[in-house]
Amino acid sequence: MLGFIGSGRMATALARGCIEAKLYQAGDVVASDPYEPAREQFAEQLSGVATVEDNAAVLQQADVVFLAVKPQMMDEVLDAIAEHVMPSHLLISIAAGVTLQRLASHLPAKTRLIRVMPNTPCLIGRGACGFAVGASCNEVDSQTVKRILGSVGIVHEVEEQQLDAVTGLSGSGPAFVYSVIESLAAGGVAGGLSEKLSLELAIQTTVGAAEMLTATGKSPAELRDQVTSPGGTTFAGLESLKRDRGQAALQAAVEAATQRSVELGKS
Ligand SMILES: NC(=O)C1=CN([C@@H]2O[C@H](COP(=O)(O)OP(=O)(O)OC[C@H]3O[C@@H](n4cnc5c(N)ncnc54)[C@H](O)[C@@H]3O)[C@@H](O)[C@H]2O)C=CC1
Ligand SMILES: O=C(O)[C@@H]1CCC=N1
Repeated sequence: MLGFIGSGRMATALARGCIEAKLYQAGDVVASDPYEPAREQFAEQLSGVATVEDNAAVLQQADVVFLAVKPQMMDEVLDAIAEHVMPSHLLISIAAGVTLQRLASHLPAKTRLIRVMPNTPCLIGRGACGFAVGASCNEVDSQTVKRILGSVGIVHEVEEQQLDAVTGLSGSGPAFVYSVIESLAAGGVAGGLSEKLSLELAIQTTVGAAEMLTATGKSPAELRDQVTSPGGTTFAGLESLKRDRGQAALQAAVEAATQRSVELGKS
């Protein structure tokens, strides 16, 4: 069975992705959460899954268990479940910044631990995930996590230190992309389009541009050049973006999120 400790947004996204990909049946998924509305929402969104109040009950039922609580809650949760963790368990943390070493320090020696950074598009099978395995894991554990995350998007194994950058880029990245889409749409509204039409055009433009990258294999710079006529409209827009340091601001956002992940690891 597949378990989740913490049945919030990310647990819901991962569980739904796994169920829709037919990797697990809803009846083989169990999640715990002390907060009743969170349990209700999880069960409402994923018909057929089980929810429980007690975290230990998840460990009694599931061998593969996601730790899906906020980083600030993790130590307390691990201390409370430690006595129920068995050699049969594979624990997979999705908490931003929380290192394998910190996780292990609250658990029995040799606990099989994996640290993952997923993102919310896992909900629709378009996730981008990175993971690093702990010292006590075996090859099958890596395959297990690849299979689960692979069912909800792309997945890459990385060095643990690189997970902070994965967090800043693809973990937090959807929020940055939504901000970009909001700004594109606002530009359309400023030019006289309705909010509805602007948002629709902004979404389709973003999806289309992203899919052009995967479909053609060309670089962002090459594809940008194809849009830009000398002295034309795109050129004028790009000059404005440059003046306002738009691209630098986005890069700085990824770096700030990465840095926050590093800090969370130290706290
Ligand atoms: N939201 C996102 O885009 C992403 C979040 N993450 C990570 O996923 C983790 C969860 O984040 P979200 O799902 O966004 O938060 P959330 O707040 O939606 O979910 C956390 C859940 O943990 C529950 N909880 C609190 N105390 C608990 C306890 N003692 N035992 C069991 N459950 C408890 C809460 O009631 C809540 O339902 C975080 O560590 C975050 O860093 C990772 C990648 C992306
Ligand atoms: O904002 C956060 O801390 C979480 C981790 C990555 C995305 N959301």
